[in-house]
Amino acid sequence: MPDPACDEWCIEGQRIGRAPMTSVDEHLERILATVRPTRARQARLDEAHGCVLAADVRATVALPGFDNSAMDGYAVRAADVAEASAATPVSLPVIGDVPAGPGSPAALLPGAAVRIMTGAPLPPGADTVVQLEWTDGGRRTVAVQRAPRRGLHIRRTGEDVAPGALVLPAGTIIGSAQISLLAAVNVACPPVHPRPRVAVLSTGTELVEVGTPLGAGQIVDSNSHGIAAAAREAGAVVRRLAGVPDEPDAFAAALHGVLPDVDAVVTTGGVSVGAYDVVKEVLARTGTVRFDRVAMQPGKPQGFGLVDGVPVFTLPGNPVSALISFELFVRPALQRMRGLAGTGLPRIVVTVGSDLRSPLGKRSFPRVGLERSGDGRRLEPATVAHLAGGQGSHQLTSLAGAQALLIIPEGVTEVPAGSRLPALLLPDASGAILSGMAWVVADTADVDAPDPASPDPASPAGFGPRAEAGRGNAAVPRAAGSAAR
Ligand SMILES: Nc1nc2c(c(=O)[nH]1)N[C@H]1C(S)=C(S)[C@@H](COP(=O)(O)OP(=O)(O)OC[C@H]3O[C@@H](n4cnc5c(N)ncnc54)[C@H](O)[C@@H]3O)O[C@H]1N2
Ligand code: MOO
Repeated sequence: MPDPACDEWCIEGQRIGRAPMTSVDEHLERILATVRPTRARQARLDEAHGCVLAADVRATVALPGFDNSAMDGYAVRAADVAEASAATPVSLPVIGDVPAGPGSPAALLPGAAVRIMTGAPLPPGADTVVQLEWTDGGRRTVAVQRAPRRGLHIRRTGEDVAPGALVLPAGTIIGSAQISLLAAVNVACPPVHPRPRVAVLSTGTELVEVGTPLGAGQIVDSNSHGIAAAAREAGAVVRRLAGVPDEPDAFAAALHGVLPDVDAVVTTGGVSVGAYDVVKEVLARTGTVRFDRVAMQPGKPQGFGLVDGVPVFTLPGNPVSALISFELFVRPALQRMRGLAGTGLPRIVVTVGSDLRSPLGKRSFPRVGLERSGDGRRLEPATVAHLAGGQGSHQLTSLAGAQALLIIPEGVTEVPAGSRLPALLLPDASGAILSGMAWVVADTADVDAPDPASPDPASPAGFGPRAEAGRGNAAVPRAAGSAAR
């Protein structure tokens, strides 16, 4: 019986045998073992946005920096107005006015009040702020109509952040709230891993730039645009190069021209077994680049390695294969380069909506749409996945219409409707994962008990031990009581 983990291997039409394929997990492990976080540096807050903190940030100041008022009103001593009520207001002379601003206010004298604004420093001697609405708003004297609790409406020095406290730990992704906090504690240039700079380069003599009239046999270079967008979504700074023809010198010149300025290069095309597979031809003997047939569908031909110390990902040319390869291999690598763990797209567990087939010995990633629950906003463990359209490696419409990539293990060839399988959530245009990642964390308790032939669908690293090849016609068990709709 043929080994499904091997692939037919032909050179110039001559069949020379079957070579073992590399598993998806092995290929990813090799990539993650090679890439490194970008070199940490201090970046201005606007540059730091979207980056990952490279070191803990500790406070050198207190936040708030001084006791101040949380309300527009009057600074008083609580004891002076303890008897105040609407029926018997307590009248105090107003001996000063403290707006928010530089300087230190004069002390509050016993039996008096100071008009104070939100954020203004509390005058020494005051222990309470009475909000304007509890008074008659007087300028010379003020009638306090309610007795405040002592300490009311005072924001104490250091109650948010104490000097020396950990403000944000290394590994934090810097979003708007983190930028606000860093600025508030007066950190102008936090230490970050800069966004990786990624060059995107497509190969193919048939390619023309989008917007150009097409001649016979020509196609638009869609890969470089799609991969550039995916890399931006994944947090990279992207340099999209003009497509290069299938000529070794042109490819080598384009690659070596950009290597000194980038942290990674992603190419598409030219990695299969054809006569003009220029990427393979040039890189097969360059740096540590290795070309593998990875046991996956789509995206079988893959290359990866260092050239002049720069990670180079050579993705297959078929447009869907290129983008799915990006999500499986390049996104985790970019996460690692950004200083994150490199876990890739988040996983959920879905119910398969119709019978599916999958090639034996390959992990397949059908593009699926997700049927949402009642109000259309939530994804739940019972989310049903339907094929999003044609699954050919050239059929982009189904990828554009998909919300997730189903993961069918290597050992499974038939997936009956109702099966429970893991799926990778595709990012939306903002790079976020659909709208509302909080809802979609898989309820692992809800996953079917794995059949010995089908690995654990909830295993975070994929399928735990590699699925054993050679178990023809293995099927995923149907979820009890979860009929396909
Ligand atoms: N005899 C074999 N042929 C092929 C095999 C195989 O094992 N044996 N594998 C197939 C698989 S699977 C894939 S995937 C492709 C990968 O081929 P390449 O990476 O060498 O890519 P190309 O041949 O250059 O192009 C494939 C396909 O994609 C189109 N393409 C390429 N670049 C772009 C681009 N920038 N934008 C849009 N479309 C692009 C190209 O025109 C081809 O149609 O090989 C199979 N063949
Ligand atoms: O594996 Mo290729 O990526 O199917 O088209």
